[in-house]
Amino acid sequence: MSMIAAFYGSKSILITGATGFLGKVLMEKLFRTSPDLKVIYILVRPKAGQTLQQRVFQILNSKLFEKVKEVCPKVHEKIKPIYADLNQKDLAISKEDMQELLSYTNIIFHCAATVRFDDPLRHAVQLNVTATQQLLFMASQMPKLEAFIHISTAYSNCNLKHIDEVVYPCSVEPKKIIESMEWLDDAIIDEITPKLIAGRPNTYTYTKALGEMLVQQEGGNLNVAIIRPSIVGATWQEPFPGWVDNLNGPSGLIVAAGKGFLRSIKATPMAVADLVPVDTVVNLTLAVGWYTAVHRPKPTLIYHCTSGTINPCNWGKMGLQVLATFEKVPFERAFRRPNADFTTNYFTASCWNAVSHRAPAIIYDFYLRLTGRKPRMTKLMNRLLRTISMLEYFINQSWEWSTYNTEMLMSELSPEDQRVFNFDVSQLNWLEYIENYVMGVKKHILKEDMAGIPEARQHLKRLRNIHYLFNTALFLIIWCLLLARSQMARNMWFFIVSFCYKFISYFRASRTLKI
Ligand SMILES: CCCCCCCCCCCCCCCC(=O)SCCNC(=O)CCNC(=O)[C@H](O)C(C)(C)COP(=O)(O)OP(=O)(O)OC[C@H]1O[C@@H](n2cnc3c(N)ncnc32)[C@H](O)[C@@H]1OP(=O)(O)O
Ligand SMILES: NC(=O)C1=CN([C@@H]2O[C@H](COP(=O)(O)OP(=O)(O)OC[C@H]3O[C@@H](n4cnc5c(N)ncnc54)[C@H](OP(=O)(O)O)[C@@H]3O)[C@@H](O)[C@H]2O)C=CC1
Repeated sequence: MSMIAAFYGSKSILITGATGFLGKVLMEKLFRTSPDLKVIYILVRPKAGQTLQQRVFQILNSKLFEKVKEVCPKVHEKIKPIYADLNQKDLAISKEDMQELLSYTNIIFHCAATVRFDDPLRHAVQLNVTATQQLLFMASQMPKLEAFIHISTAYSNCNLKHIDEVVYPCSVEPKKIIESMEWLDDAIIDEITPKLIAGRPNTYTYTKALGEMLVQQEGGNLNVAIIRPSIVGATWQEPFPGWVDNLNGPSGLIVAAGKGFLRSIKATPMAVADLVPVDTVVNLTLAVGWYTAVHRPKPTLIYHCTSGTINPCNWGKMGLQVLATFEKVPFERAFRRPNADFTTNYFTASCWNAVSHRAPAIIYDFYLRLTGRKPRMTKLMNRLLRTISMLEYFINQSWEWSTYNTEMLMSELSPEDQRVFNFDVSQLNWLEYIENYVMGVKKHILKEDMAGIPEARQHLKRLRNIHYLFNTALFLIIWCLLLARSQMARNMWFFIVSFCYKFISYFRASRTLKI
């Protein structure tokens, strides 16, 4: 019997960010391995015209939860959505709900965050720092609380090259930053943001670092642990390989490359692609929750959930495998044939952007205008280029994360727990994982059916023919223009034609002699 599964069996668990990518997989695993748990409270806000109940209904009826419904048929009774908005004071939780949470919660998993790279500092601080502070305050009033698990990111200290499992201090105290957000106006905040984030590429990584500092400072009397995953990708094994449902990180670029929009990218092929499957992150999170509650380690332990030092894969290998999978399972209605090149040079990247991204978009929009339709490709391409420019920081350098605590935890688990809550990425076969990832993107994000593959192949063949035709026409036009304007081009042309003529005459003559 798994000790970890048994531990969660009788617990009341609070999850923030349960409607997000990681949160859903965390809930799924909890219900599947500990179906007799008491309740999972989830802090949810209404979104896109959906009520809380509709959002929960949608999650429980997704493919991800199919296995859970077999193991735990009463899952809908064990999930209790609580209205909350982490941007509001007291998280906008009603008095009755707050009372219930304070009285019964045993474990907190704090996953909610803004993961956007372009968020203004004020908003990122509100969600990643202030909301964490409020949640810690709530936690301090929970008599039955056994552990508070905070999900951060391995990139919170990406200004360093080697990162240990410690909290690194930021130059300004998080409490001071929270206070200053109350009275500084937006223009001043925008001005000081680059100085504050110093060395980091965006407000996301900076506010996650502030969040960690707060957890360490204010979680003193609680059993707290921090988990730092690197780039979280599709599921590796559980509940089935290749599940993914949002466009963050590599998933968006896989879509863009598979649909033929993304044709070149400034990336260092030898740089480490530090991906971790989402089910690995979830297994580690649950193991950490158990260890923190049962063993109550004195200092706040930080766990790196990364792959680079244990089982490295680089962006070059990943890119090739992604492209190889497109050959097997092409995406439908591609704009161009998938063929993404990596370049490390800024000048070459800019040239390729002009030739491979902007020019085809302009030509396509011209065609749309000619056929009386609304142009849209240039706008889409600009968005994609903006996204790529924000991700470039992460695909052009490598980091090294120490993993002593994660390894120590693995050694503390029973063989059964090591199997059920496996977070050992050394067993990961990258080629197989990436193939499943690409197929998962096709099935679960693009909602494309495998039955459409023959038609997708036909479409790619048509695109290839159009490509050859276009290139030939372009070559001929340029050549004709050159012939009309340059004596040297005419001389060259005369030389080539007479050379061919002589070669053919010689060939004919030698054949006649042989006969
Ligand atoms: C050969 C291939 C090799 C592949 C190899 C790739 C390696 C690539 C490694 C990255 C490495 C990151 C490593 C960080 C690790 C962490 O810890 S951070 C956690 C991950 N966080 C993220 O990835 C957030 C990134 N995204 C953002 O910050 C924002 O979406 C952006 C990029 C600023 C775009 O903002 P925006 O223009 O306001 O767009 P937004 O409203 O979000 O979405 C607009 C449209 O773009 C789409 N979109 C959103 N995000 C993306 C995306 N990432 N990509 C494409 N489309 C997107 C949306 O679906 C939406 O489409 P429509 O619904 O309009 O049709
Ligand atoms: N994805 C990745 O590559 C990585 C993620 N992480 C960390 O993992 C955690 C989970 O990330 P992930 O699941 O990918 O992120 P998602 O963006 O998929 O999920 C974010 C979650 O936070 C919730 N949330 C955001 N704002 C609010 C709000 N104002 N009130 C209530 N809830 C809110 C969202 O709710 P709603 O559905 O209503 O928007 C959603 O449930 C984060 O802490 C992130 O920093 C760390 C490393 C990498």
